[in-house]
Amino acid sequence: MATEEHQRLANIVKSCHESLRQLTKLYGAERAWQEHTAPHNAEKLAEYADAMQQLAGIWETNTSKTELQARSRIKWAIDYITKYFYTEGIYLQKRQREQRLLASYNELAASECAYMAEPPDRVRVLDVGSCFNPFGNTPHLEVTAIDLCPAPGALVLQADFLTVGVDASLKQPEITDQSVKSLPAGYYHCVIFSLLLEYMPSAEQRLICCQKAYELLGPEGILVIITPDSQHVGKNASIMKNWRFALAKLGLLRVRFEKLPHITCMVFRRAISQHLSQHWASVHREEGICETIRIPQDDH
Ligand SMILES: C[S@@+](CC[C@H](N)C(=O)[O-])C[C@H]1O[C@@H](n2cnc3c(N)ncnc32)[C@H](O)[C@@H]1O
Repeated sequence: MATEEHQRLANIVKSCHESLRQLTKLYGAERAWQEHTAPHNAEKLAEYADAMQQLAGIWETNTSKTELQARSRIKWAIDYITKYFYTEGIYLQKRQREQRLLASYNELAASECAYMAEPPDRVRVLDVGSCFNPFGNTPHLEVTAIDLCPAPGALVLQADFLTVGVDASLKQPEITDQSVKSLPAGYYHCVIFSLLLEYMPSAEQRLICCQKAYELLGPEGILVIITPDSQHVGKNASIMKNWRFALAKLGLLRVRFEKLPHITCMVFRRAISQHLSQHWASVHREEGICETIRIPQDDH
């Protein structure tokens, strides 16, 4: 693939992010988001989705080192999910660790705990901001893929995760004309945010997404977050501490953190007890720590 074409596609993606950032500066995040997702911007979003899909095609076929790194986020997530539920039974190790922690906090002795009964035959995955459904062909994953604007021809349903309903009475997603109205609470074993959070212009919107992920996960389910980061590991350490703290307050404990050359990959698990995870947060509260999902771009 000619690097010129690659550059053109990358520019389409960048300019979409840039225009949302400019709108946010002008109108604030809420109104900017309304403008961004309004019908008059549909063509731009479709162009973005097409570019992302074509870039993914390049990543699949190109064996140069940088392209492999870009592709590696999908592989990283699939590998961890497989180890967590099946090959290494990580969920059991984490459960035992939480049980020990719980026993060490006298004040939490009466907390109710919820456990996953057995590892599922197929892991129910919600891929938010899926675009071209990169996880769709994995045999042991049963994927619900959603996006603001699905890529052409991809098996992806339309939904804005910020406004989609979460309903405890549902047994499966409620779908009308390829668009998701509501998702079933507690239904998923895994929610994936791969390059999703930084798309949204405000820390509050990102926190809403994390809260929804918590509600959608069943006991001991996992939230996989992949975020772009080309800096060395220490550069964004305080931001990452805030994420960890904010998610623990919601009921999600971090179980994996790995910095790769251009991304940071993290996994948070729905703790056996929300009290435990919130207690962990209060014990680890330190000066300056905030319950926020900020990103470096928020400061520019
Ligand atoms: C950078 S792309 C990532 C695509 C894919 N997950 C990957 O890792 O290659 C971000 C995607 O998130 C989608 N997105 C952003 N905010 C969203 C929201 N609130 N609800 C649903 N999709 C959203 C965008 O439309 C875009 O397709």
